[in-house]
Amino acid sequence: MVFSKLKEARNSERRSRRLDLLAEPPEAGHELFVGFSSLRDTLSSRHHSRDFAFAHARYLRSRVLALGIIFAILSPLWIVVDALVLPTAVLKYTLIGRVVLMLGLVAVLLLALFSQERIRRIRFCAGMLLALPAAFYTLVLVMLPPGELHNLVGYGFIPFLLVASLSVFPFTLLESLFAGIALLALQVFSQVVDGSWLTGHGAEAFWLLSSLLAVAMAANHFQLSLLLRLYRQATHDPLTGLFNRGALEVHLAKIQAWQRDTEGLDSAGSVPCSLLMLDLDNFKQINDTFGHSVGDGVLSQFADVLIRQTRKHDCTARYGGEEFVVLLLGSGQARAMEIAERIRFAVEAFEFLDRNRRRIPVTTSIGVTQLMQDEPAQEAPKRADEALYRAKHAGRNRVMPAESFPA
Ligand SMILES: Nc1nc2c(ncn2[C@@H]2O[C@H](COP(=O)(O)OP(=O)(O)OP(=O)(O)O)[C@@H](O)[C@H]2O)c(=O)[nH]1
Repeated sequence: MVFSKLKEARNSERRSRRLDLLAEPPEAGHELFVGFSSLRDTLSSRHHSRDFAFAHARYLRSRVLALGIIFAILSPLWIVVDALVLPTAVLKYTLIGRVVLMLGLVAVLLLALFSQERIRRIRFCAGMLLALPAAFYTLVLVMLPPGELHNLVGYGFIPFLLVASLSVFPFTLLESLFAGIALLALQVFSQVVDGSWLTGHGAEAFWLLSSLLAVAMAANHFQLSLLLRLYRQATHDPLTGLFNRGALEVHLAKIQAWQRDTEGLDSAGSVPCSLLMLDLDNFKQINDTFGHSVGDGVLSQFADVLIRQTRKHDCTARYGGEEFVVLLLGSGQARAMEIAERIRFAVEAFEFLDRNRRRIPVTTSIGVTQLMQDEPAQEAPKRADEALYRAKHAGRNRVMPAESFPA
């Protein structure tokens, strides 16, 4: 009797522990694994999307400007410290170096200021921000008479300061490693010059710098993976993995700006772009008949069909509810009508299945329009929506061109 009660109590404890586990969000308790699983994305920028590269550039640029301003203010202030500490013969060398450094920092700041979202240029600016103080340090080491090096109070910290600065930037691991190795080489050079290379003191400093580099790279990894995760949450629909409406509108405005910029560059004029607005037919009925979760499954399978039917550089987004948008870059209205018809047919032919492998009949209506580069970004979706409305009224499962698009 007592034993059976004990057994029952133990079973109920086990049951409640299992329920607790179920209630835990899937990623909790596996943070370390989640952190390492994103290593591929933080190692290099090879797998980053073009849109993320723009966001990354904006973020990196803000860091370059902030750190550049700090360096540009601190560097002339150090002249005062030099004047108090260094003998006149040494001061002459450091002053020349500082003037060159200041000019370089101002040039980098101006370049970053006018580079906006150009990731390569911003990367170059970030690299120069680290290279300039390193070059200044090298210059002083080379120019100074050997007997005067002990006067350079605090200068030996420059490689350490620069390695620590790596953690401020959302660099990829390879970028940080490359910069870190260059700074370790600078440390070796300074040790050779001051005679501490291959001494206990030199090894200690080298070890410390390497440890600092490892910590900076860990900071880079977590900073960049957080940035990637936030970017994804802000721009993608969690159910289908497609772009969300906000990201689509940004993309649309960018395409129009690009069309304006490229107009007249060659005899063909600007590259055309068309917009398809797609809506699942009688989707409420699917939800009512099969349940909301099956409806969710249909939406994500529909998104897969769209991805398969479009090219890599086309932009596919979930506009809201059961409405989707596809931007077809390089396609005018006539070509877009053909592609829309192909998509409509592919959806009709696709086997959407519920959990019991019963077939769910799914069709889509599509409104088609071509973008005009001088109109506000919301106009094309509005035109395509009107065409979609007419497609619904004409009986659904059909493609309709926008009426107001000028030929
Ligand atoms: N499962 C699921 N349903 C959604 C989601 N978003 C919107 N819906 C449903 O989509 C349905 C849209 O219904 P309606 O606007 O009446 O359109 P419809 O039934 O597709 O009819 P037509 O558009 O006229 O062909 C509603 O029942 C919404 O609840 C979602 O994320 N998941």
